[in-house]
Amino acid sequence: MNGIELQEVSKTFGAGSKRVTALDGLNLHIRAGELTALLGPNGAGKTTAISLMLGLAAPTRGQVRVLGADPRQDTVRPRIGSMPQESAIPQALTVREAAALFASFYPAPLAVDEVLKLTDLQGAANRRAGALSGGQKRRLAFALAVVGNPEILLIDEPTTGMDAGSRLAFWDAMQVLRASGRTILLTTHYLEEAQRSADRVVVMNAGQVLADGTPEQLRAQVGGARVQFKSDLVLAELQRLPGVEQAEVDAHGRADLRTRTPESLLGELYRRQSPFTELEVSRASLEDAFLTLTS
Ligand SMILES: Nc1ncnc2c1ncn2[C@@H]1O[C@H](COP(=O)(O)OP(=O)(O)OP(=O)(O)O)[C@@H](O)[C@H]1O
Repeated sequence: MNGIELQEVSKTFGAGSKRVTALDGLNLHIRAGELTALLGPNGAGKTTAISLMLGLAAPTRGQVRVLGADPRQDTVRPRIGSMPQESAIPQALTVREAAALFASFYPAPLAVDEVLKLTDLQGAANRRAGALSGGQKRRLAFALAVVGNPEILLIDEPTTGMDAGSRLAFWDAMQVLRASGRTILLTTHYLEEAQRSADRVVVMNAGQVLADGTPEQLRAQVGGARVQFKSDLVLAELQRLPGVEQAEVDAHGRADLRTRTPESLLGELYRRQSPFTELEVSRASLEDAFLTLTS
């Protein structure tokens, strides 16, 4: 099965001085059967990329292929499920009716009850969409994305507005869908979630791919460790410690250092015998990788 392929894709909006380049020669391959998380700061082009994959817009330049074909073709669209950031759900329908309506648009949908169970909406099945809480509305949007039994799922910021319990349930459902062989692309600003659940992480900025790899590979790119402690060393002294790549110090004298060689840094601190307290050494997180890449 083919995944998603974007080759040298550019997308501009507006003209003249108002022209905005949302995607700028983007090359992206989303492999079939994988869960890929697309990260990037606001305005990086994530939603624009998804709208091209959904066939809602055409690229200004370049080529978009989904399941080996142009996503604007009628044969491809029913095989893609999408959960946009904001979805227009018929407010007067109950949850079950909305799911059944959407199921009726597809040739081989999933059973409505199965989907309500997967999205943790069984208890709200007879409530009108207009009367749902914010988190329940997101879960209904998720149910509507899934009910058509799509091979490809494109999900824009799924967990925004969900409480901690709903987020956990959402990620459990994602794992079930992934295990059934679907190709899933989702955008998120929750880096820990991407780190835990995605096979692959793509970081975008200014309409291009900055980095692409497993969460582990991205962490390895920023390298090593984060070392924090309290001392009376000033920033210039901290920057001169061995192997320090990045240094910050706050008003309380708490140093926050990035290094690939924490052992030699700590060795030097002990040698100097300058007092330091509240030592913490941790591995670089995906958040560190993200900030380094996009700063
Ligand atoms: N229809 C449009 N008309 C004009 N400009 C647009 C349009 N859609 C997107 N843009 C611009 O394109 C750029 C990329 O926007 P996009 O929504 O794809 O980013 P994003 O990465 O999804 O951001 P966010 O994390 O805030 O959702 C932004 O500068 C945005 O203002």
